[in-house]
Amino acid sequence: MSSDTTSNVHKDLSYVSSPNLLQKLDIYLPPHSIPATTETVYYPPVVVFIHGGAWRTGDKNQFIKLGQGLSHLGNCAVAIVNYRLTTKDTPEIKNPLHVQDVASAISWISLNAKKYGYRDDRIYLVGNSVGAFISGQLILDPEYLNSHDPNLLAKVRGVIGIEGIYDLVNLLKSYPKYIEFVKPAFGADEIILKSVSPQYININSKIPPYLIIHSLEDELVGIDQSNNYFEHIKDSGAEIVEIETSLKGKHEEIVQTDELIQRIVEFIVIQESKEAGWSQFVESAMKAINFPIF
Ligand SMILES: N[C@@H](CC(=O)c1ccccc1NC=O)C(=O)O
Repeated sequence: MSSDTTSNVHKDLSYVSSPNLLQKLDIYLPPHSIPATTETVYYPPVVVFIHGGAWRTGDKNQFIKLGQGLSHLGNCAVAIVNYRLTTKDTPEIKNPLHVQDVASAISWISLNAKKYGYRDDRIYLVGNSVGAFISGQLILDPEYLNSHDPNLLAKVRGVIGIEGIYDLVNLLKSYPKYIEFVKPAFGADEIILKSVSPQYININSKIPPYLIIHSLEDELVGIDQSNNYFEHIKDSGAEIVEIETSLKGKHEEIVQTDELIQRIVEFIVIQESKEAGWSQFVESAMKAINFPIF
């Protein structure tokens, strides 16, 4: 990977008008800046990264390496998002505020595309752990994004879930002790836990290309979460859905690996080359990851 760390980073951008400390995001731009006069069709896509941490921990600053690595290798923009958390000091922050914050962030990211030089209509969501839960909520329950703009959901061109939680009922059956973070964020009513879990959300709208990544070495979240969700997405009519279980690492390790960055870029490049036609972005990103045609 490039050792050039002079990424063009914009930190702590507020994505709502009266922001809480956590309603902020960082944007990493690719090393080669794009002239402002360039037609927006040649701008790169933007990856939105949603961290995990059981709805009570986690921060965008843990993913500086990912932001730099992904923007360099993929030659794309990367937005790493914070959202309000359920903590001892903030017990009033509960579902759906986490996912609503991320929806606000995505709306802001799309609206500010021109200013930073990425496409407003080619958005990829990457969610880690409960960030994968949040990205599932956003995709399967169109209300979150529709409340900002009815055209926003269609601008999401792909989704990647990494070491995801998708089913709170099954999670608590496997790990009863996780009630310690599920209850503060969602309550303990099984009917509610089911209704909010992506595993049980049924929709008719089109599901974007979906990649589900789960390491066999994950010691905190079992692979049945990803296997069952994969089946659910397929049954819901998704045309492109893949599951990847060959990446190695424990729950919190995999997201810090170069192999993960490589796999994310591979997925995005494939979608971009199909849907956007040939572009500078696709060509340079393909070269960077030694895509087979070169
Ligand atoms: N570090 C977290 C634990 C955590 O993130 C976690 C623990 C078990 C299963 C999933 C987890 N994170 C998912 O976002 C905490 O102690 O709050």
